[in-house]
Amino acid sequence: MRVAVLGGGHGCYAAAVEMSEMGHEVWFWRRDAEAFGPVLETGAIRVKDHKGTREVVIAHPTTSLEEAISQAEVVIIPLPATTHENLAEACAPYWKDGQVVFLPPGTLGSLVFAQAARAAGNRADVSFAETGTLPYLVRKHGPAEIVISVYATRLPTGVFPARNAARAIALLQQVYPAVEPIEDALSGGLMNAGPIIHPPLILMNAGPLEHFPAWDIHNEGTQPSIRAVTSALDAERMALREALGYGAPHFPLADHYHAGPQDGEEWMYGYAAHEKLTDSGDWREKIDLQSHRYMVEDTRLGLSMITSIARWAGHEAPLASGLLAMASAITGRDLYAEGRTLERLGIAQLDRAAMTAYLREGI
Ligand SMILES: NC(=O)C1=CN([C@@H]2O[C@H](COP(=O)(O)OP(=O)(O)OC[C@H]3O[C@@H](n4cnc5c(N)ncnc54)[C@H](OP(=O)(O)O)[C@@H]3O)[C@@H](O)[C@H]2O)C=CC1
Ligand SMILES: CC(C)(CO)C(=O)C(=O)O
Repeated sequence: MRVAVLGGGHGCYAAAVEMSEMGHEVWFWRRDAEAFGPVLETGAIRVKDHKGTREVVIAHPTTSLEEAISQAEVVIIPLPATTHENLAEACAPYWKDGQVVFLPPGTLGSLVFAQAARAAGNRADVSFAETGTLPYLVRKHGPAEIVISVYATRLPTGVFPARNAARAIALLQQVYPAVEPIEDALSGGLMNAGPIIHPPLILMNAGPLEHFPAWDIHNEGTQPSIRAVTSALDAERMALREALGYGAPHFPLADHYHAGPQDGEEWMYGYAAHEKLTDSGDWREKIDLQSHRYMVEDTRLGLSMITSIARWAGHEAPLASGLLAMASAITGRDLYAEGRTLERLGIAQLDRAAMTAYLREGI
């Protein structure tokens, strides 16, 4: 299949590698041409994973966004949600009928991309799909070198508009067999694990993060009282999903910590993912609480999304809104006002029936 991967992050390099190794013809676009230099020059990325270390050839690294999008049947955008508004505007003129765009993970980015296309006057019938996490645990180890610690085994995915779901999911399963269909994009947004795992980890580890030169929030930073808050926040997310009529499995974050089938269900990254992550040492880092994506993406956009959906549904989400208030105090910003809210998406006035129709039929 002809696949485009957009972006220059850890996950984008991993997607370009995996898609190429699966035999797809890949157009790989990155904004920063200088940083992209080594891949543009050699046409290859070095990858290390459970199968060993190797060079993977990428068919078409390109600095032309138009070229990448116009060639592709499926476009994968594995970028932080902080990039969505800007990138959605840049992509808007280029979408074509029938294309499927995959946002792993989403934070309701599917609505942002669809709205930007309409605002630019593009009426193409494009499907925007979003899932609960990145299909990889991955970090760059050089300008054209990545280490993939884990590949996702389950990717619950909702499509906007949901009327296109059957075709979109069938195409996506050709690139990611782990994709599992769920109801719609709002259900997809409420699968995102980032806003559940990261805000308690960074806010409750704020002292050591600011004091020590490096700190692993997943190792020494994951202690019983922090896990208790994460589980309570996740319970809010799952109760909200239930209140909105979305079915199980809700992919409880607690399952992420399962070492094997003896512990219970398999989560999105399969069993023992937490151990593989901490063993890799790649998550021992300096996290700046003002600028890191755990704050500006998962907390600002992710927790504001959950808080806003809860308000809209007349539901309580005290931990989501409380953690967001703490984060606003730390950053000195109003993170709800800056957030990915239904108000800012222009759909907070819809009642339940109108929201269902919007999610199904699109704009
Ligand atoms: N990495 C991981 O293991 C995991 C990540 N996730 C999630 O997956 C997503 C991707 O994470 P990750 O790969 O780590 O992200 P990165 O932090 O590595 O992505 C940063 C990249 O975003 C690009 N970017 C920034 N702004 C724009 C823009 N306006 N237009 C185009 N590109 C832009 C930059 O590209 P450039 O340098 O070219 O400007 C930069 O390289 C996030 O949502 C994250 O929360 C979830 C689980 C695990
Ligand atoms: C690995 C994981 C799940 C936890 O931090 C992640 O989301 C990330 O690194 O962004």
